[in-house]
Amino acid sequence: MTRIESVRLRRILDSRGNATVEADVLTESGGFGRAAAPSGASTGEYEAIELDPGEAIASAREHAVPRLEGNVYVGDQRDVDTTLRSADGTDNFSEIGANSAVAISMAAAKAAADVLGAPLYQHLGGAFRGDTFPVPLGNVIGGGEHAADATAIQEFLAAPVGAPSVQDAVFANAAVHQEAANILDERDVPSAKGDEGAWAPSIDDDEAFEVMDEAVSTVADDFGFDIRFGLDVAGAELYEDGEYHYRDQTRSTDEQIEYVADLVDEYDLVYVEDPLDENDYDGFAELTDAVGDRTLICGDDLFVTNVERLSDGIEQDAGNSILIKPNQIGTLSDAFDAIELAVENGYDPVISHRSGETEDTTIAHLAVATDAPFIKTGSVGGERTAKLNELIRIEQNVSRL
Ligand SMILES: O=C(O)[C@@H](CO)OP(=O)(O)O
Ligand SMILES: [Mg+2]
Repeated sequence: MTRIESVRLRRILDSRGNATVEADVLTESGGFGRAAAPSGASTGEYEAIELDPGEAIASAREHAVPRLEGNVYVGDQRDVDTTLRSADGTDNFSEIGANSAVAISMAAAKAAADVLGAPLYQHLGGAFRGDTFPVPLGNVIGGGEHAADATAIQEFLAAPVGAPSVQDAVFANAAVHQEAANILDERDVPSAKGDEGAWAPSIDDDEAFEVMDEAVSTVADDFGFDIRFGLDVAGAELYEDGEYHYRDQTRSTDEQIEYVADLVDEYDLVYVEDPLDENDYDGFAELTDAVGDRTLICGDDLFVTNVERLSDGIEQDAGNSILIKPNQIGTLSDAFDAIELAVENGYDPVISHRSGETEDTTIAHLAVATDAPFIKTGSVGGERTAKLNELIRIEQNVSRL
């Protein structure tokens, strides 16, 4: 094994035009890994702390980098991540920033893969991974915190569950995205794009359901395999003073549960993320009991990739799926722990991008390494296609990472 020789940190641009942290890790044997932190807009209350990138870099240089350089073996991911945690000294990375931590953690993993001469997914998941692929959930129409004056529900996601290959699935999602534009055009609804490249038309959620339903079935007919759809309601963003606020109406918690359960059946939804507020374990449990046998009820802001919050959820049968965002918790080791706990307890892990992204492709490798059934990483746009195209390369065994 080879030790980390140097860690370099810098500010780079993310897809929203904000600064984010990029890390380079070099090993004593000449291995190299580079990774960048993504950034959320609809962030959960319990996420690890993202600092201003300049501050995060300065603090990581002072506290973490000296402990890593010359000391830690790059292939020992647990040691890399434990060192980051002890350098930080808090339980939420508020000292060095989860943005510095996750960039270093992922860059170290890539440097270790480089030393091995193996693709990242193989270093992370072992020699027997790489034959099964996640179904990509592609954001087609959206609003919420990701676009002004658009749908209340944050994301309407195409799910090509019947695709014979990841390549077919990726192209199907892009086709649904295009078909949705055609349908909006026929309806004379102008539309720009939101933060993740989804259409952000000024329509209500009912109309978005109609557009999605039509787009998905048209493309399913064209492609000849089953395509369904799902949602990220981002319930915490709608919830205020005990009610869920939509464009022209509000819903109580009971009404929200009934509303979502009805949508699952009406549209045969394959996936519903954050249907309720991030503190409402009871509501999640009630909805999971009602429809969890036929759809995924996924906790994003509810679980924040955190094993303790997931354990609470498991105890209460809240949800049957967890969204995995490495920057929500700060290290790859923590994300792996959350995935393992989820799988042991029958929860499906869904690996996810953030609304603010870079061209970093780590999550594509993480999904293959952990045999995750789904990955959520958009459907079009350079920072989204970076991950989707990497999945296609991994499928063809030509990933260079
Ligand atoms: O809510 C989400 O799931 C994400 C990604 O789609 O959005 P953000 O990164 O803004 O939290
Ligand atoms: Mg979400």
